[in-house]
Amino acid sequence: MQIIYSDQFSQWYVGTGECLDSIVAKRQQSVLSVNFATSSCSVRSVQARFVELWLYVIQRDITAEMKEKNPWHRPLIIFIAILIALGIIALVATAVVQNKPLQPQKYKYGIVLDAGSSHTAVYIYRWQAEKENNTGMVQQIHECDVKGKGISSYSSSVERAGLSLRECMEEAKEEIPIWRHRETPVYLGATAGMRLLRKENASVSDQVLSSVEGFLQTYPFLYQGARIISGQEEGAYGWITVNYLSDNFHKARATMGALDLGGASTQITFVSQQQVESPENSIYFRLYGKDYHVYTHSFLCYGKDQALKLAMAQQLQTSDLPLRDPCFHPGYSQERTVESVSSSPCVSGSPALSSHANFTHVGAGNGTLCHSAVRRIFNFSHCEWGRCSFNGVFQPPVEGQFGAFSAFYFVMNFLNLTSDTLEESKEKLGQYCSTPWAEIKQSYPHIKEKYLAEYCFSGVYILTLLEDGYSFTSDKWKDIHFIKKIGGSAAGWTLGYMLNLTNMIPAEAPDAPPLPHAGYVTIMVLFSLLLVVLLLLCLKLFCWPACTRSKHII
Ligand SMILES: Nc1nc2c(ncn2[C@@H]2O[C@H](COP(=O)(O)OP(=O)(O)OP(=O)(O)O)[C@@H](O)[C@H]2O)c(=O)[nH]1
Ligand SMILES: [Ca+2]
Repeated sequence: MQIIYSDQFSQWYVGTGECLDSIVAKRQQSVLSVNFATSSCSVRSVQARFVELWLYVIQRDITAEMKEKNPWHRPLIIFIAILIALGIIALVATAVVQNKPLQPQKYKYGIVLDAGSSHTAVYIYRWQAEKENNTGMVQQIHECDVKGKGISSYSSSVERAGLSLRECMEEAKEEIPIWRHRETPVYLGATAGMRLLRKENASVSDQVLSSVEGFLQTYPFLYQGARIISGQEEGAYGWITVNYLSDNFHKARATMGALDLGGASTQITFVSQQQVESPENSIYFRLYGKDYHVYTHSFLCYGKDQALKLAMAQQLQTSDLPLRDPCFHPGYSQERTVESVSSSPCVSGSPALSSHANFTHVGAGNGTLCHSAVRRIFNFSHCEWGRCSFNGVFQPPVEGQFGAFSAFYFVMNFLNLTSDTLEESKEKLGQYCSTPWAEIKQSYPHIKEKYLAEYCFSGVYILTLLEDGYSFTSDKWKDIHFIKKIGGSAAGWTLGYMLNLTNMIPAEAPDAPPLPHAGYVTIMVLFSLLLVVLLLLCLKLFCWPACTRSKHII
């Protein structure tokens, strides 16, 4: 077939084939009209010729037209193609740098046993293997409360101390993938109960620790030691935990003080702008490139169980029997041995206490008198420093926000006082203490009687400790936040302890990703949109005007 183009008439003449005498294709703008002069062709062969002709004409036409109308057409397409290539390179490079190293998520695990005076708890933590130096990454994934009392209660059958941990350690084996067992560190930290036992009998406390050590070593984890941590460590690690979980270190914002109330000791820890006069209350940290001068003190014997013994011993020495205790509900009555109170190393043996073997403990339910009785276990009379909390212990004025956890939370939450003012709390607590014991038992049939009987005392003790002891005045009361967990992880010293021992809180700020996550996502989305637009533009340039023409012809 032969096609001849005549500029003059803007026409193509197509030579004849076997059956076509002539075809004249005429172009007017984008419409192609074709005249066939046939002699003896089938309709099919005419159509076939038409399609051939159409393709040829259109292609020639487009090229000619584009060249004529837009001499920049080819360079423009090349330029856009280069832009797309560069865009793809930029996207890949950003993703590589931001997510370096690109690896599937791998978790590591750590186990900490909190061997408290009243009970032991096993905490399992998990973090992303590649991000151990970024704050806010370690999370608690499991907590197991060991049945029975704390390990210090096994002083007369030390071998049972280790065995008591079995159920929770078996749970840990289930929770942590087997292939991580050998590299999962396990730490046991014992607190005030063991400090008291060590005071009473150092050799027995060593035997208890050996018992738990031997037992923990039978597990496939990476055993890292069982020891009694100091009160200063307990305060410091609790402070690290709450600030780590609140992301205060990473964001370099004001830190939060930590208030921990256990069964046998209580800790107060906060950053003070004032000089910490007593060296034993001063800790210095450099975390993520920032210096922290922290005040901390742990009051041994001022956990809520030991404080109750102190208060009862105090009353036993000064009152007649039966002991009418204003911190217990009216109608409450319990036979007790004097030994149950006097055997504690916190209660210094007094002849008045040993003169009776048993006594009846009767509730008198009076908030005001209870407050007076509780105040008597604090010594406010001597202070050799600029200012003291109680018992001659230096304390600067409380500053900033505080997280109050453990028994501070259990008690205030039960009494529904977590969001009340100090005055409202006193008022409500007074009413609660004077509620008859029978009524209390009826209202809370599912709560352990031992806990239930002690909430009045515990509530008054907490208010007295915070207001009279630490000097949280009415206006500072709102700065105390009663908390149990932060983002799913328990507030307590265990997380801070593990972070410290695994070097997961560096002194200097780790290299941050080049872009914050939000910036990274925005850039990736914008680049992708730009690429799509360029791609569409390119397609349009390649296709047009062919696409437009085909519409008319078809
Ligand atoms: N009401 C209530 N009290 C609790 C609960 N758990 C623990 N307690 C009591 O609260 C007090 C403090 O508990 P913990 O913080 O576990 O104390 P601990 O760690 O054993 O003691 P330390 O070694 O002094 O820190 C103890 O008197 C416990 O008996 C709870 O769920 N509800
Ligand atoms: Ca504790």
